[in-house]
Amino acid sequence: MTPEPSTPNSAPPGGAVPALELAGLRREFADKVAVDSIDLRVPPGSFFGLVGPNGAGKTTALSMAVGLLRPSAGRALVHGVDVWSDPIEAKRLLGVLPDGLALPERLTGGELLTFWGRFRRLPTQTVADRTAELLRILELEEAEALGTLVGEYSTGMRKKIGLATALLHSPRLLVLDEPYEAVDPVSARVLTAILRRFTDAGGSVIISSHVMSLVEQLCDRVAIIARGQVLADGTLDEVRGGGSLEDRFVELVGTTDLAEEDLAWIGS
Ligand SMILES: Nc1ncnc2c1ncn2[C@@H]1O[C@H](COP(=O)(O)OP(=O)(O)OP(=O)(O)O)[C@@H](O)[C@H]1O
Repeated sequence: MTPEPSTPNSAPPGGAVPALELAGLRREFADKVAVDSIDLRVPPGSFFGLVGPNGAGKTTALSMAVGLLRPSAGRALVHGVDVWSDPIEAKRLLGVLPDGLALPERLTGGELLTFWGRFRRLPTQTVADRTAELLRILELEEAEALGTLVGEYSTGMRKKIGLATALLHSPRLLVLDEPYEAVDPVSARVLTAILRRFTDAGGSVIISSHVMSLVEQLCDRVAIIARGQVLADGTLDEVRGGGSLEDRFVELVGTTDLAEEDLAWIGS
């Protein structure tokens, strides 16, 4: 059954229109329920962390939230704009770093950003200026000078150019699936500085991550999801409730302990 849709532009108690609102969002793959009618609200200006074990439904939920995967039921609203009924306006507001981003392999990073900026209908000079700045800040300038193609980029470099494409049109909400994965510590600091500047300027950021310490360091709001359901959602302090986020995560999600006889053949 399709859940009752929430009212677009409905304001949370005492707050503005959410940067992202998921209402009864659900997705099945054959018999498998990957995301089980979840409701989430991300207030504007938040740095929001979505955490959960492997296969919890994070990528599926975020893909539906940004218009990359059609939900079986429910709605996703970006600043009150329905991602599925008004995709053009929603995508203007959104910058996305999807999981397993497919990039044009035969372009350099600079060519990719130029192409992307034109596709986004940004003025030519704006594209040129922002491209040069993003390549410099993300330390991709040298690769660009060498004519390195995106197909030759390392995994971390691909993340960085993906982030640059997400930022180029100056969106209001960034949705980043595992942005720190495979990124070296120096680049991670740059990435954090960029994201903090983005939220300081009033933007909202949603990241998914498995690294609890990173989420604790960065995020002011967190949701823990497992088996397609939201198990906890709120401010970082509300969710971790006096302990660490990792403790709370393990408490809610559970652990698989290794019995004495498990994997007895290892090292034999
Ligand atoms: N295209 C698909 N076809 C079939 N099943 C899928 C598909 N995409 C995801 N699933 C299933 O949906 C569930 C949720 O997957 P999802 O990728 O959203 O999890 P995740 O939380 O992002 O996991 P991870 O942390 O490992 O990246 C998993 O059981 C997965 O096997």
